[in-house]
Amino acid sequence: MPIAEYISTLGDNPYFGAGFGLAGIGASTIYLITLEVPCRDKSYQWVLQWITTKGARKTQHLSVETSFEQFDSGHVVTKYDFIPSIGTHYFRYGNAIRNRYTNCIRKSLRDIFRNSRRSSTIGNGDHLAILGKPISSVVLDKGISDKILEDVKEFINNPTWYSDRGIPYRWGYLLHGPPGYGKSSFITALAGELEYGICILNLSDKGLTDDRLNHLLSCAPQNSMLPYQVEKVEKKQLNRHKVRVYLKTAYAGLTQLTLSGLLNCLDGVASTEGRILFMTTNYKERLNPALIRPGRVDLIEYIGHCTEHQIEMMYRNFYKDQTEISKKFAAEVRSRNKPVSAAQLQGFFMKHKDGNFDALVEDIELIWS
Ligand SMILES: Nc1ncnc2c1ncn2[C@@H]1O[C@H](COP(=O)(O)OP(=O)(O)OP(=O)(O)O)[C@@H](O)[C@H]1O
Repeated sequence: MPIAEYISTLGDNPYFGAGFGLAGIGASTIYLITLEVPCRDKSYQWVLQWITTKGARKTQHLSVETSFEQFDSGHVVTKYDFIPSIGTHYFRYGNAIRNRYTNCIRKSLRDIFRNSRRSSTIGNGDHLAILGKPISSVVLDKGISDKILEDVKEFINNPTWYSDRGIPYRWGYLLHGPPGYGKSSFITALAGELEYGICILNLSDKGLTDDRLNHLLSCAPQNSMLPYQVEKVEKKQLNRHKVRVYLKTAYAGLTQLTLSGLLNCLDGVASTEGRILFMTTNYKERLNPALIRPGRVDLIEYIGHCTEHQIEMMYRNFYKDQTEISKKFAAEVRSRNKPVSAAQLQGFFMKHKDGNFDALVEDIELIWS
């Protein structure tokens, strides 16, 4: 069949009716795969957005899509995006579209889906698809970040180890230490690194009961991260489901949630298999031992005051290509003999965006003000 005929058959694909089609075409020998992305499929919006930004910029058939973006300040901006309109659109993807072999074309299609998901920021109901913060942007003391990342990956990649031994496939972490040292930021970045999404629940909701929490957790979307806050204790639960859920509660009276109800949700009968739980707290000593007993918490890590190494790395994250100066700055800070948090450093650097070293040293006391 001549190539023109192959291509013309694509025209029969409904582009937006129940989805749209993606096709890979071989060069000398013709291999053609059409892939329908139904509009109910989770990747539909990602791929559409990806095609819009990457593939179909030059198309002359456009539709408008209006959206509203709300910033933390409450300010709302209306955005008008132009997406490919109903019809057939062709686009190139790298060089792979010229590949001869169908498995290469399949790989290209898979790449398209991965890339579109990574670049998408589209929320779906109460879960967001992606997190932008790279794990390297959260500077913990040497080795901590890698240690936790390796540990989580080891857990994720070995489900059979648990099932073979009849052990519940769950894992828990406790990050503790003073406020503003990156416990929450690290968990967020870790979710991004593992390509987990975010889903937010508010445990401060006064109407939240043990039963309701149980129900909400059992309905948590696939591959999600579920963090908790319990009064002075914050617990972050990273579920194997790929969406992250923020849960905040004060079990001591503010809600109808009880400690025993919470414990049941964590590892009771209804508890999800394959769950990774992250708890964070500023006061480990105040935690009920039942909350952090082995089986609920398997790795405890202290995230403490910034070391010289962290100060240097924070400096380099803010002011690029300043390796030597970052060391000097770290020495200046340490010479004050005062504990410093990453949040304090961040606030200080934000007031000195130009990175003038002399000004930084002159104002250094402002870090603690
Ligand atoms: N280690 C770090 N590296 C980079 N930025 C950090 C780090 N720690 C904190 N920050 C910055 O400081 C802010 C507060 O950090 P974060 O909320 O993660 O701290 P926390 O330890 O979870 O605090 P809390 O115990 O109060 O919840 C964030 O905006 C983050 O950007």
